Amino acid sequence: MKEAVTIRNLNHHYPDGTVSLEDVSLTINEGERLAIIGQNGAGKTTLFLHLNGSIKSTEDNVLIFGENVRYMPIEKRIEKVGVVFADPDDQLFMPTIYDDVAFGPTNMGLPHDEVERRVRNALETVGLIGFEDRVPHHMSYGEKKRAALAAVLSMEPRILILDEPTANLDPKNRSILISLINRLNKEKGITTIVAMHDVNAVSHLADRVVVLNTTIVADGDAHTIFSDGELLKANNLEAPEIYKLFRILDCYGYTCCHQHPLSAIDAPPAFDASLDANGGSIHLRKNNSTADEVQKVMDTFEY
Ligand SMILES: Nc1ncnc2c1ncn2[C@@H]1O[C@H](COP(=O)(O)OP(=O)(O)OP(=O)(O)O)[C@@H](O)[C@H]1O
Repeated sequence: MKEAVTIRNLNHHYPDGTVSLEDVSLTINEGERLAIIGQNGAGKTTLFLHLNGSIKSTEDNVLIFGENVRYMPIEKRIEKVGVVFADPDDQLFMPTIYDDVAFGPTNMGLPHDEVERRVRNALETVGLIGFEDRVPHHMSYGEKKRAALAAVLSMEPRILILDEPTANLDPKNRSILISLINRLNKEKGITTIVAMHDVNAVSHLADRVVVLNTTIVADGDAHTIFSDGELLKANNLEAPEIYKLFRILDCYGYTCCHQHPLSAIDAPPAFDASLDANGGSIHLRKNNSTADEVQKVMDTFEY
C-alpha cells in the first residue's frame, strides 16, 4: 500500500518561541480515513499547514506520496493535498460560488473547458448545482461549508484534510457532510484526514484516531482511544456519548459488545436503547423498567 503521508520527527517552533509540534512521526496510507483529535492549541492546524506546504519544514521530513513537500511547486501541492478550513468564510472570498470553485483550477493554468468541467463536477458532488451565481454571503452556513469543500475538490486532490467539518452544523447538514466525505473516500479513494472536537462524529469519519498534544500521544482505532478514560482526561478530551452510555450500562452490570460501538448493546433487560446511525444521539426508551430506574440512569448520564 502506498504511503500518502510520511512525517518523520517533525518539530515546529513559531518565531515567538511557541513549540507547536515536537518530534511528530506519522505515516498515513493512501485511502485511509484518519481523525486527529487534540485540545485547543494541540498543533493540529500547524500540522495541516505542514502537510499542504504552507509552512515548510527546514528538513526533508514531510513527504506526500514519497515526495518532499517543501520542494513541490504550488500547482502540484494543491492537486495532492486539499485543506478545507473550519470556517468557510475563510475560504470563500470571490463574488460568486462559481468564481470560488473555479479559482483553484484556473490558477493551476488549466484550459477553460477543463475548469468548467471541474466546477460542475465539484458542485454536483456537494449538491450545489444551481448555486453558481450565488454570492457566498447570501448562503446558509451548511451551504457555505459544502461550497468551501467544492472549492477544494475542484483541484481534485488525492488527500483531503478537513478542519472541524461538522462544527456548527445542524443534524441534517452534519449527516450530509459526513456521508459526502465518506463517499469521496470510498468511491474516489481519497485519503481523508479530519481534525475535530466533535468526538461523537469521529467514528463515522475515521477508522484510525490519532491524539495530538504537541506530540503524538496515542494512535489506534476509535474504540481503543475512546475506551481509555485516563488518556482522554490527560489530554482534555471527552468520550463520545455512546461510550459514556457504555460506562453507565457497565456500572449497571449490562454486557456491552465492544466490537463496534453502533452494533453495541447486548439487550439490556431494563432499557431498549436505540442508536442514531449518524452517531449524534442516543435514545433511551423506557421498557419494562420502573420510572425510578430510568431516572437513575439519566441522572448518571454526563452531558
Ligand atoms: N502564528 C503563530 N505564532 C505563534 N504561535 C502560534 C501561531 N499559530 C499558532 N500558534 C501556537 O501554536 C500552538 C498550536 O496551535 P494550532 O493552531 O496548531 O493548534 P490547534 O490544535 O489547531 O488548535 P485549535 O483546536 O484551537 O484550532 C498554540 O499554542 C498556538 O498558540
